[in-house]
Amino acid sequence: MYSLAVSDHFMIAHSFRGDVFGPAQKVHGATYGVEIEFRRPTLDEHGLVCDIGLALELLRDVLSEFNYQNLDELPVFKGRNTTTEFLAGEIFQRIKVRVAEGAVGAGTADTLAALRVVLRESPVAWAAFEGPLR
Ligand SMILES: Nc1nc2c(c(=O)[nH]1)N=C([C@H](O)[C@H](O)COP(=O)(O)OP(=O)(O)OP(=O)(O)O)CN2
Repeated sequence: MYSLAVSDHFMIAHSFRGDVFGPAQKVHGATYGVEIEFRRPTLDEHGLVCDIGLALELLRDVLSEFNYQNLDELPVFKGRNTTTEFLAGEIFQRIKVRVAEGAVGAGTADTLAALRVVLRESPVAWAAFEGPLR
């Protein structure tokens, strides 16, 4: 399986509910590093998984919904703990929709097999969500 990955980062504030989170129940900030990795079994006629520029643009666009936001204040996340794992899944779902709409190329959507989204919340901790794209 071939893969192509791009990365970016975003900054947010949020708080968690539940004693398990200790001091993180208070509002705190985080800067997440994000990697998205597209997978497909064969390359296209240009030798690509998908165009890097389009993938970077897509990732930046998806992250702009969260960047510099207090996630506690976003209606879409009302009542949710926006953990690193949860956010990896949310980013996966948004990218999956945009890929199906042609964001990384009209003919590419049907050929990409899977996507892995990795969110790094610190140098020693990260989470991921991975799933099929078709
Ligand atoms: N599985 C997860 N665990 C935790 C997450 C998460 O997103 N997924 N997030 C946090 C906090 O937001 C923060 O990143 C770390 O807070 P901290 O209080 O330092 O948590 P630690 O578990 O690293 O340390 P403690 O000694 O337990 O306070 C926390 N956990």
